[in-house]
Amino acid sequence: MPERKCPFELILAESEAKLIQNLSDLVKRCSTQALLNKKSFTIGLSGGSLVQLLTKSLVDQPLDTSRWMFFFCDERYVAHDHSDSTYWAYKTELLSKLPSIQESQFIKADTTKPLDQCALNYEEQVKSKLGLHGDTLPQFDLLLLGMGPDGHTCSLFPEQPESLAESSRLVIPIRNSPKPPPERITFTLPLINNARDVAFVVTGASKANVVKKVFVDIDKQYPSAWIEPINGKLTLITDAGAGQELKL
Ligand SMILES: O=C(O)[C@H](O)[C@@H](O)[C@H](O)[C@H](O)COP(=O)(O)O
Repeated sequence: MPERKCPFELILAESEAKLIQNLSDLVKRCSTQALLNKKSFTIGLSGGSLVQLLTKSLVDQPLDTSRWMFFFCDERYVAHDHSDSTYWAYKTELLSKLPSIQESQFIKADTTKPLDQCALNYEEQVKSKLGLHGDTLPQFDLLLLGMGPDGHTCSLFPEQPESLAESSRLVIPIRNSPKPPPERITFTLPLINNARDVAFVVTGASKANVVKKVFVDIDKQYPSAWIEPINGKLTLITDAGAGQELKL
């Protein structure tokens, strides 16, 4: 059985309500911890089903989000008001339901720039807003990741192993993405694995087998199996469907 070097917590929620409560508790823990000795809480968001789940986990919570800074672990290379934009998804879902959060708290990718410059510019935004901690890498307080049925996370896909091999750039452009739209930018492993907390939120029975392969077998053919914070904690929050092979 392959060994995972970082602390790992599995949360198998038997209902959506419990999954949302667990996600809320995790975000609260991370933000409280971060704001004890920093002026801001830096969180990276993924797209897809996480948009609604995170919104539900934050709505009606007595949380002071005024010092939270929201980044995107990956973003589609489309206009900010395009239905494919992850920023647009959070703007229409999260911001509409949590008006206390200001649009300026979302650190957007500048998709008006050419794709390569857009990735470079986003990396500069991450570096300038997070600063460099001790070593040369910026450190996020929390990254929330999804996982596709092919084991991709962010926009790191099995068909594009070169993106996993990236060892110096923190944000890279992606072309010909197997998941539409084809052009994106994405965090790379050095940045992701430097976070204090990384949490996957994975739901749905269709992902049960890849969840086992990634989180039990740590099968490195799947990009998600490469997520292992070097000085942080890894958490998997999953529902009964996606977690059904974990009980074996
Ligand atoms: O913008 C994206 O496409 C995401 O960042 C992507 O990595 C997503 O997290 C997974 O594809 C899982 O998506 P679901 O949770 O919707 O299955």
